[in-house]
Amino acid sequence: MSAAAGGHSAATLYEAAKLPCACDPGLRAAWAGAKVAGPAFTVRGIGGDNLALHNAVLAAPAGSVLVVDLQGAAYGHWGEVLAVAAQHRGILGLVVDGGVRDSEEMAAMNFPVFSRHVTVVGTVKDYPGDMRSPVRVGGVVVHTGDLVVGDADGVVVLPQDSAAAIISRADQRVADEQRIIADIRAGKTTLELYGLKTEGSW
Ligand SMILES: O=C([O-])CC(=O)C(=O)O
Ligand SMILES: [Mg+2]
Repeated sequence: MSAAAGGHSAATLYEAAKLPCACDPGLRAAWAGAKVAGPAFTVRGIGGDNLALHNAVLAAPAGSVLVVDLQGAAYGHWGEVLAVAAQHRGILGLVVDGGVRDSEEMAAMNFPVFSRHVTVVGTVKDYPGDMRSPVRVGGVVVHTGDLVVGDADGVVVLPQDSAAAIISRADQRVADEQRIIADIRAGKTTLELYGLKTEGSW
């Protein structure tokens, strides 16, 4: 959660978006408690090669989230050194369809990372990468400037043009859920509150 997404969780934004905006659940926080929200800077590299990431740290503006297509490859494409370099330049975090390493070090420095794998296996450094083009990450097409939000439940990507409207629907949803939770504490049931069928043989 962060100000960029109105403080909303990935799950709330998913419900408010009414779009197929969720990365597949194989993309997870690389360390417990990682959270990120900010505009994407897109990168495509080649799995098993991390030169694109070294370049992306220099190309991406401060305040952005690197969103990287490495075709789901199980290599440690990113680690403590790149995380320090990214944090030094004001990059907010990394979402990568591929693997990373040094997850404990990234937790200690509070650099949020979402990846498909955590693995020690290192990479070559040959392919410079393609920046700012649309990429597919966790099954979702991401453009530079889209709003990326990751937390313990996963990663969602909101199209730049609709992000503000989605955040305001999320504000409404949170208010509605707070009322529902208060009613449950006062003795109402979820079946009543959601108008669900009550007949059944259970
Ligand atoms: O091999 C690399 O460039 C990735 C890495 O270990 C690090 O960033 O610490
Ligand atoms: Mg390293």
